Amino acid sequence: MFDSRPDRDAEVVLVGRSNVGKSTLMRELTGHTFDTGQRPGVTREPNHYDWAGPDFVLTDLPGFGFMKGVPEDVREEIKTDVVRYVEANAEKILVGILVVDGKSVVDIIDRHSGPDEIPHDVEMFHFLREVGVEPVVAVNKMDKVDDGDERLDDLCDRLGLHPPWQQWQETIAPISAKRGNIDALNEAVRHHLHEAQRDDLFQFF
Ligand SMILES: Nc1nc2c(ncn2[C@@H]2O[C@H](COP(=O)(O)OP(=O)(O)OP(=O)(O)O)[C@@H](O)[C@H]2O)c(=O)[nH]1
Repeated sequence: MFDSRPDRDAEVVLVGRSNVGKSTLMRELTGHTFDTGQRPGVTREPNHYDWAGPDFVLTDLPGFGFMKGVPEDVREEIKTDVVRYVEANAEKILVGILVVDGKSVVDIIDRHSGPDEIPHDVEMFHFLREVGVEPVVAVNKMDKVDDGDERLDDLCDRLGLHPPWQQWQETIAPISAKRGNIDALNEAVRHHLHEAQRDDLFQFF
């Protein structure tokens, strides 16, 4: 199980399969340099960063799913730790950014859909909702995708969101972290943070 988190009121977490570009995205969001690319699965503990002010924490959780050279049981442990962390802190986590690889996500989902199997990304998306954390899907590596709209519509369909994707812009954010093109994600996250603040106010007024 992970160590304790910094004591902050609000948190945004990043989750995603290994190698989808989480570290690259963290670098874009925070300006810090992270260990990217070389060794999949290097992040085993949550990394916490202040974001948009001292009362805000952005947490990078370990990548889960297939990692070359990492045994199945270890991969399962990592995923369980991620799920437990989110569950334990769900009350303070306002947004869960699920990072996926836009080029491969639909194929991977389709390959792992079956009577006894739920693909990691689909499972994570629904899990976040179940524990009351707003999911925002950061569809990364869009620079590698030619038929963007079609791909995003397919992804919506797999997540149970009625296409066209354009009506889900608070949930589906196409980005290219490597190119520094993450406006759609910032917009979506900001939207949910404003909503959450409004909810807080409703408690008092
Ligand atoms: N084309 C393209 N490649 C990207 C983009 N973002 C990340 N990558 C590449 O994808 C690979 C994985 O990126 P990382 O940021 O290390 O991925 P990660 O999800 O942190 O990986 P783990 O450490 O395994 O969890 C690297 O080769 C990146 O350069 C993007 O927007 N477009």
